[in-house]
Amino acid sequence: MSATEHSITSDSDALVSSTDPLHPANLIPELCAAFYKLGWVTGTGGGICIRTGDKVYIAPSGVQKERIESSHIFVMPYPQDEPSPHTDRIFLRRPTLNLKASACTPLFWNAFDLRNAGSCIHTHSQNAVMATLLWPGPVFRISHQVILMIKGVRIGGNGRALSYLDTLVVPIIENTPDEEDLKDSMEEAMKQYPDAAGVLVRRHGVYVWGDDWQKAKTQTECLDYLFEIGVKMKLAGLPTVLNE
Ligand SMILES: CSC[C@H](O)[C@@H](O)C(=O)COP(=O)(O)O
Ligand SMILES: [Zn+2]
Repeated sequence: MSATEHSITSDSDALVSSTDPLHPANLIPELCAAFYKLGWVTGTGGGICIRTGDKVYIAPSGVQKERIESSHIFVMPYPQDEPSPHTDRIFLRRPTLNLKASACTPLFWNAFDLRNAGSCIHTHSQNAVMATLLWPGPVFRISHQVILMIKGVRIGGNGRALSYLDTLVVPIIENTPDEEDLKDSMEEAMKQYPDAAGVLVRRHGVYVWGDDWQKAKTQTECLDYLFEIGVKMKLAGLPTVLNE
């Protein structure tokens, strides 16, 4: 019996058992494997969380993210009309293997609560980390970039697309030894920068959200491109914001 067969044992396991490749329990393993190849989730770091209405699908903590199986996925409720319960750690479904839900869960919840996001991605991309080192202040800024890349980023993560003439601003918060301690500063940054589509974490990585997993993914790709080119421009001594 395979690990997958072994760990799908009760009714709640139906929540993560589907032949639909677009089911969140199938998407999370597939997307994590793709993100691993980009260097976004190596060494067990990073991840993606997907919300479909009243259910949140979460990857396990501290595991090789490129080897996750659908049977390893946690499911938590997301009541639409009550304060959200992530701190209570209520699970609709837990894996039978001895796993903990991602330490990023409270941060993913910020994206759901404050932006009504359908998905949030966390990467340890070196482009994001380098951006936080070369922009020592509270924000990363860049303007006049490849139109598709800057247009791929939406105001607030789900508003209108940015234009070539807009300056993209991504707040940077300071890292903490424990992931959960980032929740409040991420929330503060999201309130202070309502137009931001993501939040950088100094010397750590980035959180990016979107209305659904597709938008969260493409926005993470666009932002990563902009971090990379911004870092290269900065290292080449070129200005990253024009007309100031
Ligand atoms: C204090 S845990 C730090 C982790 O590396 C976290 O930042 C991370 O990226 C992944 O956390 P995980 O709990 O494995 O989903
Ligand atoms: Zn991390």
